[in-house]
Amino acid sequence: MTKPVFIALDFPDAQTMWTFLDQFPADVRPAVKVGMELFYREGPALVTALKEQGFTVFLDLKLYDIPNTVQQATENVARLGVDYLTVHAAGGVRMLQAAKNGAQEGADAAGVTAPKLLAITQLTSFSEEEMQTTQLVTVPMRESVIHLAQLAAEAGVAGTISSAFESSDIHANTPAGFLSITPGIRLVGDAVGDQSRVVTPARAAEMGADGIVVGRSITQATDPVAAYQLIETEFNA
Ligand SMILES: O=c1ccn([C@@H]2O[C@H](COP(=O)(O)O)[C@@H](O)[C@H]2O)c(=O)[nH]1
Repeated sequence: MTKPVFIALDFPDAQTMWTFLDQFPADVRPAVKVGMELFYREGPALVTALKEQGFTVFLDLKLYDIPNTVQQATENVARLGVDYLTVHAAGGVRMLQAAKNGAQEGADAAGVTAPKLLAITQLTSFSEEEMQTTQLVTVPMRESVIHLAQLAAEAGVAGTISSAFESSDIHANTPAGFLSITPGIRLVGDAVGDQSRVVTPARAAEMGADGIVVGRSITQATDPVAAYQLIETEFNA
C-alpha cells in the first residue's frame, strides 16, 4: 500500500494555498496538512473546502489542555470530517482518551468518519540537548519518545508524530498497526532551517515511518509538483 506524503500547507492565507495547489494536475491529489498558521487565518471553512475538493486533510492543531476542554474541542473538529488530527501526548492518558471520545462523538453527530488521532511526542525541532534542558529531563530522546508513544497507545489513539529516528523504537514498543508519522524531512542539499532531527524521504522509509510530512522541501521548491513526485517515489520505493 502507498504510504502517505502529507504536504504541509504552511501558507499565510487561502488564496496563496489555492494558487499553490492549482499547480497540481487533476489526477495528482496530494494528502495535505493544515497547520495553525492557515487555520487561525481561515478557520473551519478552509478545511471544508479542501474536503469538498477531495483532499485527505490532516489538521495539525496540536491540542493540549485539560481533558474536558480537549474533548469538546475535538468533538467540534471531528464534525469537519478531517482525516487526521494532532494532540500532545504530554497531556497524558486521560487527555488523550478524552480526545478520542470527543472525536467519536463529533463524527457520529455529523455522520462522518472519526479522525485518526496522532499524538505529538517530541517536536522534530528539538535536539536531544534542547529537549533535556527545556523539559528538565536527563533521559535520552528515544526513551522520552518511547514513553510518550506508549501513553498514546494505552489511550488508544492511532499513532504518533516524532522524527523518523524514533520510528523503529515506536514500532517495537507499541501494538501492531500503531502509526509512526514523521515530519523533519529534507531532500539532500535542502536547508534544515529550524528543524533538528532531519532525514531524507528514503531514510524515513528505511527507518519505518508509515507516513511523512513535508513542507518547505516541496512548497519552496522551484518546481513543487516535481519535488512532491520525487519525494513520493523516494519514500515509497
Ligand atoms: O514535531 C513536529 C510536529 C509538526 N511539525 C510540522 O510539520 C511541518 C514541517 O514543515 P517543514 O517545512 O517540512 O519543516 C510544519 O508544518 C510543522 O508545523 C514538525 O515539523 N515537527
